[in-house]
Amino acid sequence: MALATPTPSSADIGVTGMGVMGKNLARNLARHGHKVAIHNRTASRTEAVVAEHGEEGTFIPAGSMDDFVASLSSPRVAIIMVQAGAATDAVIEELASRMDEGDIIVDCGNALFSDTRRREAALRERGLHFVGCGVSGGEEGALLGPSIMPGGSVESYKRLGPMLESISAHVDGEPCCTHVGADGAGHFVKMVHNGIEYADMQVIGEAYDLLRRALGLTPAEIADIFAEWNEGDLDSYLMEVSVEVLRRVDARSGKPLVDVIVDAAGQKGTGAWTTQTALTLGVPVTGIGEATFARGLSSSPVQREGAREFAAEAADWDVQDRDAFIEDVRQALYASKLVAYSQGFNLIQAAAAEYGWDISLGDMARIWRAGCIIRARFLGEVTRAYEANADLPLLIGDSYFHHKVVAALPSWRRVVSLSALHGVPAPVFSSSLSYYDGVRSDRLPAALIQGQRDYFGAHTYKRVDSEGSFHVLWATEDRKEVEA
Ligand SMILES: NC(=O)C1=CN([C@@H]2O[C@H](COP(=O)(O)OP(=O)(O)OC[C@H]3O[C@@H](n4cnc5c(N)ncnc54)[C@H](OP(=O)(O)O)[C@@H]3O)[C@@H](O)[C@H]2O)C=CC1
Ligand SMILES: O=C(CO)[C@H](O)[C@H](O)COP(=O)(O)O
Repeated sequence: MALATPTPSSADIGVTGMGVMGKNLARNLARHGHKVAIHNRTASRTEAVVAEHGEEGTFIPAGSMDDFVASLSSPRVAIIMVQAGAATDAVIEELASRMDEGDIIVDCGNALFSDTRRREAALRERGLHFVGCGVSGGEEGALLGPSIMPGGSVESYKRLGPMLESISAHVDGEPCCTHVGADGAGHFVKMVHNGIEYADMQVIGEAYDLLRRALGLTPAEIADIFAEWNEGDLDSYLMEVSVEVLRRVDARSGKPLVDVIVDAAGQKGTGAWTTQTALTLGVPVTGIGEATFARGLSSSPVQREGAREFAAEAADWDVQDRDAFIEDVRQALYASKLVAYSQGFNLIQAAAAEYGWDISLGDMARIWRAGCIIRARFLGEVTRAYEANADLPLLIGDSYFHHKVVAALPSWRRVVSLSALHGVPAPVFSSSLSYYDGVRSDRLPAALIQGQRDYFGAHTYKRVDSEGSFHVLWATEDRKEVEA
């Protein structure tokens, strides 16, 4: 079927990129009464959307970019849902060259925020609005209500925001969508969301591994335990997903599915971006970093093969009180998860200061309560914490969460010690505990590091009892301290 030329200026909004996410975002918009122009590089995909879902609302299919742009009413709003990088740049140019001043291009893919900043500045010069917009919820969320994190100008949000809010998930009537901040703020927050997603998935994985290795439980038994945890503080979509995966039996082998899946975790890059950005901004996101490295380790077959003979070093487990151990693991999971969120919010705070974004952390927690992959019951309390104190220096310092962490500490320490003693890797459990111990320490060995830096590089140090910077003349005989 060849696509007919659509009526000019007939669509409220357009979506180009009819892949997994774009198709469902377009359907969601149509289901909410918006007239949606749709376009895809390969026209057969556009035709399929109309053929399979045409009755869901008003779709205005376009076979060419010329027709797509012409079908949008002014000021035009066009959503791009294609792969990050060169594909996004190419589609932006195709749109921009056909648009007029005041039109809005919205990139809903997982773009790197610095690319978004670059694109926004370039398009602003051309009189166009460019909105980097995070979307989370996967295929189902895109259709039924995702969490949406748009950046860009306040002016663009006035036109775009009501449409996005209408299709987002809602909690108690509130949309899981808000204007995050200028230029790349939306994509930055989505990147951190994904980083937290990595940490959240890894801590659930560490809990599973410990329960399996220490207690010899089957995946189905662990699924039952996780299902119970999912009734309380740990209630989350990722816990729900884990229960489903662990319960699944492989039809071909009759084994638990988790035992036939190759244990090499994939990644498309958002965890690495979060970690790299955090390193640049000097923010310790140890949970996200360790979760990203853990995926890397799992996907290093040569190194893993080379270390296979080390396996004999692992000690046997002899857990006396099964229920107490399970509760310890639950507490370690909860506390480590809190640390990862706390660190992620710190990264957003640091970026907001660096790039001049006015980001409300309470709003970010609020729009993550539903629709997105990291949706979780405890985000209600996180929202409350940041609404009570917008400048909270760390989430685990909020009195509600601090009490939770303090209550978890004995369990957390036991789990980290036992995992080390028995040779079970728990990188996020243990690094999160180290972060907690580091951040609460009166004195850190950083003082010695400053001394070392001053010794070999004359990098100077500050004193606890005087203003200014100091240096010891280490190479001289009397090693006098001088003010630098
Ligand atoms: N899948 C998910 O759960 C989520 C994905 N995202 C992000 O959404 C974006 C899209 O992902 P997804 O829908 O899964 O991807 P798909 O692989 O399903 O679809 C990719 C789309 O991009 C189009 N495309 C690729 N290269 C080009 C190009 N050079 N020019 C024009 N069009 C191009 C494809 O067109 P064609 O049919 O012609 O090949 C297709 O429509 C990505 O940035 C992804 O990171 C965000 C949140 C969740
Ligand atoms: O954005 C998402 C959810 O919020 C995607 O699911 C994300 O691409 C998954 O990342 P990865 O493939 O690196 O695990």
